[in-house]
Amino acid sequence: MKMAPDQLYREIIGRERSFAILIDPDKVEKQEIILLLKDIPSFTTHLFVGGSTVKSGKCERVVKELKKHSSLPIILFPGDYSQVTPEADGILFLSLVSGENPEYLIGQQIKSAKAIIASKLEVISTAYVLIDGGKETAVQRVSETLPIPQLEVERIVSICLASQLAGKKIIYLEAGSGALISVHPNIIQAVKKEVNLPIIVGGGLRTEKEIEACYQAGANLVVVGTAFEEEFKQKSHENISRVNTYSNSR
Ligand SMILES: CC(C)=CCC/C(C)=C/CC/C(C)=C/CC/C(C)=C/COP(=O)(O)OP(=O)(O)O
Ligand SMILES: O=P(O)(O)OC[C@@H](O)CO
Ligand SMILES: [Mg+2]
Repeated sequence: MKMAPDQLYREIIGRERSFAILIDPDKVEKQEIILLLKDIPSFTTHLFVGGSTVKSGKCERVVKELKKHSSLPIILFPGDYSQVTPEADGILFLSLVSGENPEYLIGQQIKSAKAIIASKLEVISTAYVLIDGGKETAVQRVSETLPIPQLEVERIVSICLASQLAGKKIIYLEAGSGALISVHPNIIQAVKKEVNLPIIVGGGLRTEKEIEACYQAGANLVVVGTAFEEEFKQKSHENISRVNTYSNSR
């Protein structure tokens, strides 16, 4: 069946709550993927794949393996142009609009354009807004931009409004992977009220209560990476030590 060119986007707008697990290709081995997929929450609607620093070729290997074993849509969340992988379903075509580093406003986009056009990836033009998460995160380090303080709600709203005027299709409010403080619901609420675009929220979310607060405030899609990664690693360790205890006792 032929897909509409904006099918993923329409589904995100149409569904009340979407939930993505972020898989950072740098932190997962190909052979772990089947187990990892078994562990994702039942309400997961999307797999995001990407990282701030990913070794060449790793993103493609991970996407191909995920595709073999899952029917969830895979959306690239790329830290740079080398992560463009045609086997995914869509791509968040990010512009880091909270900073003024031309490389992350337009440079990486130029480098990736031909490969994206040549692919069948659905492109979701995304205004990516980095908000202070209480510690220096990989995005801040790699992009050499400063996050916006959480108290500067009006500045965040203006950035999102400018992004809407510039034709962006979705807003990503990001506290940074592993953030100590996630994006405050007041910020999500203010953006929801004033900006006519769907909202993705991620960074430092750990509990169902925190995730619920994001939806209540107006998030359309919530992303969790680190909390899931840690839980998965912990379980894998427990399994390995169980196997070791068993084999030692024989
Ligand atoms: C349009 C294309 C091809 C690329 C966009 C390039 C831009 C604008 C990137 C924005 C800045 C950036 C480095 C974003 C990375 C976003 C991301 C995938 C974060 C995931 O988490 P990590 O930052 O890898 O977290 P860890 O530190 O936990 O590994
Ligand atoms: O890893 P966490 O903190 O869940 O953050 C997810 C995502 O928003 C990071 O870019
Ligand atoms: Mg990473």
